[in-house]
Amino acid sequence: MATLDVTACSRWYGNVVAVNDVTMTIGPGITGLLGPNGAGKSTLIGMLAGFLPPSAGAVTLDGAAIWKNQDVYRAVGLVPEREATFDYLTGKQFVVANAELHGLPDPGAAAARAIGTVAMADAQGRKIGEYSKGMKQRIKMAAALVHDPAVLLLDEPFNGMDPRQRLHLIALLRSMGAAGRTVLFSSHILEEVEQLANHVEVLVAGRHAASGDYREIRRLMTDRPHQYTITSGDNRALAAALVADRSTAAVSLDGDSLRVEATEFLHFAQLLPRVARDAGVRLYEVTPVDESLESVFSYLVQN
Ligand SMILES: Nc1ncnc2c1ncn2[C@@H]1O[C@H](COP(=O)(O)OP(=O)(O)OP(=O)(O)O)[C@@H](O)[C@H]1O
Repeated sequence: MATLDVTACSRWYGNVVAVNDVTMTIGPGITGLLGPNGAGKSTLIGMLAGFLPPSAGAVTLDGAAIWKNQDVYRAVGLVPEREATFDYLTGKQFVVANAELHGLPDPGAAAARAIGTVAMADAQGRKIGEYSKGMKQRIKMAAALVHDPAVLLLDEPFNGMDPRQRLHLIALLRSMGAAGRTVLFSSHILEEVEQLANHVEVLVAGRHAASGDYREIRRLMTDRPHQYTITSGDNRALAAALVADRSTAAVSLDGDSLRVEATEFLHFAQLLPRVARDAGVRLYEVTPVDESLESVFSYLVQN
């Protein structure tokens, strides 16, 4: 069982603190590393892959420090975010080269197995420069899998993929997680993480903002105060009826609409139609305000 431990870990680049005192444990199965751009996801993955040393704290695999530890490198595969691959090589040459770098006894057989896993056998003889974005992603994945690592790290693997490629990658990662591998993938898109990860770690501005299964993270996000703009047949009557409830934190009349801040998302979602019906007020439009992922993240960090 491969378990990654990040303990009081920080990483800075000059004055920029990219990862700030983060502690988390990533075990077998699929973990999503969620955070907006610049949150420090790539930096954390770089440390987990042994490409970067932590500036402070520790990053270990099954208790062994990762930095400059060849035994650990043999157990870790990385699919980096950057596009750049060796465009002049064929897919097969690229994966075989990776197998050779790992010193595998039969690089050809290992490459064939990894290429088969990502369903690239038909295209393996073509140059990588001619591949689509999704194919490049798959051949990078084959290179990361060629030494059959217990840990697979993927930095924004869904970027630029079309829906079909996305489904293929989801199925592939699911099978790796089910086989007991420790799979960590980063994303700034909530829905990607929701579809795939059993466990979610949230990074915001270098800090560890939340951790848990997807439902817990979702609850944290939905329990925050929500603002709505409502238009109805009688905004004043609706405001008077809403303000009496504990979940209504603030109500204000704003031109032809009503602004409401509610503290409990689910309670308010049930309350609003009931209150409107009882008061004989017809609801025309209910629009959530400021539902952007950035605002959700900043709420998580403040708390
Ligand atoms: N080599 C570097 N030198 C200086 N600053 C860096 C370097 N790499 C990253 N940073 C900074 O560290 C912070 C975290 O960057 P990082 O790439 O780890 O975040 P990220 O969550 O992966 O974001 P993105 O999804 O945009 O890649 C950012 O402020 C970034 O500008």
